[in-house]
Amino acid sequence: MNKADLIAQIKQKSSFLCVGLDTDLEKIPAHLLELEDPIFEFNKAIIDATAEFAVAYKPNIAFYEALGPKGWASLKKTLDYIPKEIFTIADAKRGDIGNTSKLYAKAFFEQMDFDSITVAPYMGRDSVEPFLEFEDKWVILLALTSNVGSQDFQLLTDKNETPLFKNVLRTSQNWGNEDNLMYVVGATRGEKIGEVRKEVPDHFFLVPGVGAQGGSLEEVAEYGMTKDCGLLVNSSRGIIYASNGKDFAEKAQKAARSLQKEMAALIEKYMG
Ligand SMILES: O=C(O)c1cc(=O)[nH]c(=O)n1[C@@H]1O[C@H](COP(=O)(O)O)[C@@H](O)[C@H]1O
Repeated sequence: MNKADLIAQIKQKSSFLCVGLDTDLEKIPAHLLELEDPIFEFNKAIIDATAEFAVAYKPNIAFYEALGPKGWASLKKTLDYIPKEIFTIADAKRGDIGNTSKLYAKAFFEQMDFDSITVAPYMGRDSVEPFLEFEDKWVILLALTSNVGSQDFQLLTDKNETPLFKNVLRTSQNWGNEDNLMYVVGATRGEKIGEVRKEVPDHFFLVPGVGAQGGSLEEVAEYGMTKDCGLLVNSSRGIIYASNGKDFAEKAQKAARSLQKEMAALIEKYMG
């Protein structure tokens, strides 16, 4: 998917919501476990219930890989079920020497036809570039993550007092451009999101961390929104596990609708 189509969808739905499909057999409603493919059945019901409010879906690959070949089959069925106009993110956090990254790219862009993949920047330019060679496909590079451990390296400063995450942004923005490169910025990072925005004024951000991790949507918009929105805000557990009863899809819909309503107001406030 290209940037213009993504922006058009955001405007049409008044939403920048990404629903995270972190589907866990231990957390889905018990009645689904009797079905042949409980993971797919759960995802299908969540997609049916939330597609009108979501502009992106992000299956976290770990939840599927953990189940072996069956998990990969559920993932493929899920991806094929997502409506074509909705942006898809393989949250796989890959990155290796170029020769290997090329094969990761084929796995997620050719075998699976995802629109984008999350990539770790640690191994540098040649580990990221193979993912950027596919037309209308995107790299979403980790910049400033939402977890506590992001302090261990990402916030460490060099001799010029520049934190590592800024060096990642400064160096990597020339590897791609605003049409094929986004950045992961955690919603839990408050005004630091504004510092990231200063470094990369026009790139889209994938912002996980609202909902279960407690990040503020209002702050994300205040510090991160651009004239084109520039944000995809993810919530996984806060939506998909809003209930673990028979009403799980209905409650997920309610949670997605409520986030979308807040997003519509923020779009009006900052883009309108
Ligand atoms: O790349 C990610 O999506 C990601 C980066 C980050 O900094 N923090 C983060 O939580 N994530 C992912 O975003 C999702 C957050 O899930 P919830 O906390 O349940 O909304 C998980 O799939 C995480 O792996």
